[in-house]
Amino acid sequence: MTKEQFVVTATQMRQIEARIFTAGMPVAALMEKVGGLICQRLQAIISPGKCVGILVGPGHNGGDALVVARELHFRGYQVWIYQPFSKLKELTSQHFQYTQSLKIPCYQEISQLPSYDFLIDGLFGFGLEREITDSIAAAVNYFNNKNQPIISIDIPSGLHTDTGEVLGTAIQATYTFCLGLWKQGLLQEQALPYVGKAELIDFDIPLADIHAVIGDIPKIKRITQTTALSTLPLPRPLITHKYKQGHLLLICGSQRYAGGAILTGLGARASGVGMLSIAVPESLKMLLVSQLPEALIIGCPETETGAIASVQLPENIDLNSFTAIACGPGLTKDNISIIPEITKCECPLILDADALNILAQIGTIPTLKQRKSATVLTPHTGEFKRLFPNIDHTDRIKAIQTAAQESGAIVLLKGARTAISNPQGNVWINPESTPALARGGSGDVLTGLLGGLLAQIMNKEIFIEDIVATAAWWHSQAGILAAQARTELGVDAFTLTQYLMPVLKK
Ligand SMILES: NC(=O)C1=CN([C@@H]2O[C@H](COP(=O)(O)OP(=O)(O)OC[C@H]3O[C@@H](n4cnc5c(N)ncnc54)[C@H](O)[C@@H]3O)[C@@H](O)[C@H]2O)[C@@H](O)CC1
Ligand SMILES: [K+]
Repeated sequence: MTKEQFVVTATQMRQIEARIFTAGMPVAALMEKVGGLICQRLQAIISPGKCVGILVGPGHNGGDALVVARELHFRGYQVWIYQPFSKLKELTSQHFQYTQSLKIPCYQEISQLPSYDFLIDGLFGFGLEREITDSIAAAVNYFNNKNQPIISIDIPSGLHTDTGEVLGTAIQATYTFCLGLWKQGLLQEQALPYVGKAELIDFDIPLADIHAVIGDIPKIKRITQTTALSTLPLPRPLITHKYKQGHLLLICGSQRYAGGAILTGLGARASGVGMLSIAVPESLKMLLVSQLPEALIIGCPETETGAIASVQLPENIDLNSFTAIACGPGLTKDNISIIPEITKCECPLILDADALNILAQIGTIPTLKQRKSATVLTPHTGEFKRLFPNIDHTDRIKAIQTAAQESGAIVLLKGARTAISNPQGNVWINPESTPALARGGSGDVLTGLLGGLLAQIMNKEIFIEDIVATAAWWHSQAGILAAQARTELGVDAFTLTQYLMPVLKK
């Protein structure tokens, strides 16, 4: 595993740090090393001679900032310090004393502060334990309103290290240099407006210490390109045939929402699945054939309103003939009997969109308890609340862990930081996405893509949640690529399907 995959809480980071110090690494030496690494990165961003304000807190986050202040001073930057605290931790206090002997200007009041080009935020790191209040809160708000770039050390001051919640107020960083290991709070959706562009500053924490604290198989992992690519069905075996490359059944679409079926089909097409069957209302059959000529389109009997009345498969196949089934996009809630019918299948099943709304209506947990094989639920926040009305979703990671544990399903909660949990509470977080994907139909593409990947992992020793994570990564990377080429306004769901393949070719 690479360091980029690990995610830690404040308590875990403290335990890891304690092991390193007990093993003999001096605290001051580690702070010096970290400060040096931060400076290297800063020098790549800030040109020499610029004026840099340094915000110094009472703990070791402030200590890091003071090492940075000293180094930038010697490298020819114009540095000043804002340090409003009466009591500092010992090591921080020593560094502060030295910066004062160097005559680096220091201020306690924001009204006295000179202008600046960049700000380094070393007020609080993972030691923040209560709300920021009074004059410190006023200072944080003052700096945010200045609209000058801010670089936060470890985590933007004011964010809860685990939940990403704002405690009172928080620095809105332009960059966050996370130290050593990714803090969970930085990957929570609510932290997003504060984090800016985040990167990891690796300061060589021994793997043995990481595993000793978070276990051999960490509970919470960050999806990276490497983890995602490693589960793709590539390369294909030299000798194979279409049924060996998975057979996916999509159940989707209605007269009202015909496009959802097409987009789901196009998402599945991009997955490379060997065989694709799509069950739609009879009246949509020719439309689907024209859009997806390679797929087997199954026309189903319709309700009066143009929804699927029942899934009528061709002779000699049944629901268990498929290696995966995905159901929901464009379905409508007109026929709720379809969900109890489909949940009987013994292959992995993805439920999305209206399939989730029906599931919530007929009872999420009792329905899923009867499932004999894996179920993947892919709700956005609104659908999640309907499915699991009793689960508090302030901490999205905790929320999906609880939902997955209670339902026995793998839960993918969509959002700016899509996260996936299996029933044992093992979580994947997708750390990169784009608001360009906030458009109708983009979820349908994900369902098809995920279905196609899931259908292909049969007989392979890959966990289903790992393939779900790969689909989430692939989908968001396609969004990012499309937005780069066409702006954030140019990523309609059809266009998105056209950018899936280029992600892999890149
Ligand atoms: N974990 C590691 O291995 C390393 C950690 N380092 C730095 O150390 C930081 C953690 O240091 P600390 O544990 O000293 O914690 P912090 O520097 O985050 O802050 C803790 C201090 O702030 C005070 N405080 C907390 N909440 C407050 C509030 N709302 N208002 C006013 N005061 C408040 C506390 O009483 C304490 O004095 C990391 O974020 C990182 O920057 C680095 O120096 C080197 C390596
Ligand atoms: K900070």
